[in-house]
Amino acid sequence: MSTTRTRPEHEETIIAHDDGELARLGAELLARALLEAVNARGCARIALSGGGTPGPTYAQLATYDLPWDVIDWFWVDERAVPPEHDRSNYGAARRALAAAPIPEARFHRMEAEDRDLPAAAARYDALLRGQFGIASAIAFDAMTLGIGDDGHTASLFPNMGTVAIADRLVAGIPADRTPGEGPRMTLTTPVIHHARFALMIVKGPAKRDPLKAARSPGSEDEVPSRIAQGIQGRLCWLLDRAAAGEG
Ligand SMILES: O=C1O[C@H](COP(=O)(O)O)[C@@H](O)[C@H](O)[C@H]1O
Repeated sequence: MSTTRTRPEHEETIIAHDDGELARLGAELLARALLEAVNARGCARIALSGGGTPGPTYAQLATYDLPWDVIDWFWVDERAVPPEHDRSNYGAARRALAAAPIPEARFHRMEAEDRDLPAAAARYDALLRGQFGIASAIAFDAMTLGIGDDGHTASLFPNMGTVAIADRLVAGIPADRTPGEGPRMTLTTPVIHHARFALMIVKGPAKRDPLKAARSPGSEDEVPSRIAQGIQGRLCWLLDRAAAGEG
């Protein structure tokens, strides 16, 4: 996949007044992107980030009346834990989405707990290629992203060289490249760049400086969340007032 660095064709910032509004707006934006895809192509594919921020947005999304049987769910990144573990990005999203009648076969989890992480990442890479057809067409209709306190996004951590991985759709990230976090699996920068719609959800006062760094020019290796600046589709920064510096 090419990683042409252009500005997003459309970028907006929305500042929510409270947690409830943040979740409602996030769900509305995701639902709209999924419906647009279904109307245009008959199906939709979404990739979900984890962490503590997006759960309420997923729970709101689950209350929508969407064509659930034609929407496929993938993950942006995952920790090396089984699905029932409380740190599992997959598990957290499944719990948040529990109210939606999504067929089991539509969930595609990253098996990052596999002791052979490179093999598990290669399987997810092959799954994506199979689902999307050809590599150049791998453009998620919707993707959620977040920013860690250290500036990471997905499982691409600062100063580890992993933002530059471009020969794969999916990478296993060994523990020595995820400071203190253990092994991870992640979509790579080119896949993130090709999202048709990316929702970057950023919440809380601890994210104020990381957010500023993510939106400023500079090294992507130092601040991996800067890769959001290279997203080709629509990019929405959905912030709460504290992250936006208003609280
Ligand atoms: O480790 C992770 O953290 C980021 C940020 O999560 P947040 O809860 O601090 O917003 C997340 O986007 C990523 O998926 C997750 O694995």
